[in-house]
Amino acid sequence: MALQEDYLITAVHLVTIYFSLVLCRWAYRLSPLHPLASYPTPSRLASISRWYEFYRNVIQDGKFLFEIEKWHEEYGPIIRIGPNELSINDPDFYNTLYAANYKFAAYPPHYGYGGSVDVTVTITDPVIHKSRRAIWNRFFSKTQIQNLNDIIQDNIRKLTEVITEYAGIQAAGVPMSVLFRCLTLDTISEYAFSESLNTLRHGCDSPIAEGIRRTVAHVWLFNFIWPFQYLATMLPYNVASLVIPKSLSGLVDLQKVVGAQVDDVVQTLMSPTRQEKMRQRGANSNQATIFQYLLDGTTPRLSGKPVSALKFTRDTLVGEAMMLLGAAMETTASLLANAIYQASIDQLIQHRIHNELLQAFPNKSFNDIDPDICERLPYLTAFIKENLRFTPASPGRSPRIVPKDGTFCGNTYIPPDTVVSMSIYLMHHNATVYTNPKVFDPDRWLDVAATSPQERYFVPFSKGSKSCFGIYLAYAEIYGTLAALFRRFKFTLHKDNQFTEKWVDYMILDNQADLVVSVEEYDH
Ligand code: HEM
Repeated sequence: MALQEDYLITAVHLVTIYFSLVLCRWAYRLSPLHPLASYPTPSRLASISRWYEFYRNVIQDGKFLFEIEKWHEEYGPIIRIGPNELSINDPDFYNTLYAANYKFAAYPPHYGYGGSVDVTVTITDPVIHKSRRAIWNRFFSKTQIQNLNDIIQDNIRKLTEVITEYAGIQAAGVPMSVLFRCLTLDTISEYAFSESLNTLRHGCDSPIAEGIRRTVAHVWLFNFIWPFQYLATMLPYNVASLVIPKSLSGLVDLQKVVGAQVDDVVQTLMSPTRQEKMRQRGANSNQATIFQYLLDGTTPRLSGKPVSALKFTRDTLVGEAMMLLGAAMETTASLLANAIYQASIDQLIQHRIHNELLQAFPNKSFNDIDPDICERLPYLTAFIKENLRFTPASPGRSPRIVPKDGTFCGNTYIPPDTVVSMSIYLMHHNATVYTNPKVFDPDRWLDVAATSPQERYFVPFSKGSKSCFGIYLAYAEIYGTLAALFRRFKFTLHKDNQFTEKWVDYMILDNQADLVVSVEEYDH
């Protein structure tokens, strides 16, 4: 009995000490002694603890970014938004913060999402990140993406066929968000795995797409409650699915289906017949798809030991595959859905795009749509840029750490080790750069000088060492898809549509509802 009392007293002491330390830390963060004490502080709660961000992003579902926007309007371009974090809304500082030399290191807690596995997007160590990025840069260069044109066009053709089938069913709404996810998933899977998941042909029923969607919905929770990530990614599937609540099991399920896909690809690509074919083809990595390159010339050992020529373990391969499929599917699909939505609610805009395409491609035949010509069409280009400005697929904060010498934003000194973030959404909605930023207006991009502020501060794919390497693939898919669709179909919102202009920040932009449209096919 006495022993139990001793334990109880010790436990009470430990809890008291813990909470006293927490209170001391909070008091220090609010005191004039803190290095960020002199910066405008819109919320004392946010300055005390990152749990305020948790409340806004997890409990209130991706809303922190919009609150930061309001704070900037009231308190100016440099504000304190966390215990050790400043948010900056000064476009001139963007190139300094997101430079190509890793001077400002990425802030690990923000990029930790994805679990314990070393996956490019989660890597914050400059040396390791640089070597991993070299692989992706090689596969996603402009030339490589041009070589991919047949695959991209083939999938867009399948998309138009599926839409035509829907259009033939009277009064049926076309689930555009779902179809765009299939389109982007089919393209990236074919490039990554040498074989498309072919979801457009299989009624869009894809556990991988489903797993990605469910993972994205809980991205902030996984970001904050790191043990969930570890459990989801480290434990065997059977154990993880018992431990993690069903509603949060998207990441666990995604890991399982992508893992099975990767195993399958490894087995197929490593089969002697396949290897022989590759040898005959010269096994030139310029022609190879991504996993062919990763696995080239090795014998697979699927037991946690390296399975690839680059000494990747199976976990790393699965992690990278999840990253690639997720980043390529959600971003471009969301951009395309928002573009079709904007054209559906403004028929004048849609009419102008269609007419421009009609002149460029008088023949409705799909084969005549030349990607190079599309990229030179002024109004289509303006429309695409306005979509990337208005609803940037990756809108939120990308936090970096100030190096040991500190830095200046204009005349304001920022001390070393401060976490500093800027956001693409705030860049693109800055009223000093874009007139009426809350109005969707493609015309703002016509006849504008390349050196103008609105061009210089247009950063939908970010800048610097951790910027998007999928930029050329994204542009090829966006131009190709929108040209093919607006040349052929007229879109209006369907009566069942719930998709609106409103969105939340799940690290990627999420409209919360799927776009459903009615479609009419032009006769010629
Ligand atoms: C409209 C389409 C897209 C937009 C607007 C977009 C935007 C971005 C942005 C802004 C970042 C930087 C995020 C940060 O620093 O926190 C990023 C990173 C990334 N993007 Fe994209 N992206 C798009 C499409 C794609 C595609 C098609 C791929 C697939 C190849 C892709 C793969 C990635 C990856 C893997 C990263 C992380 C890079 C790293 O950490 O080194 N993205 N993207």
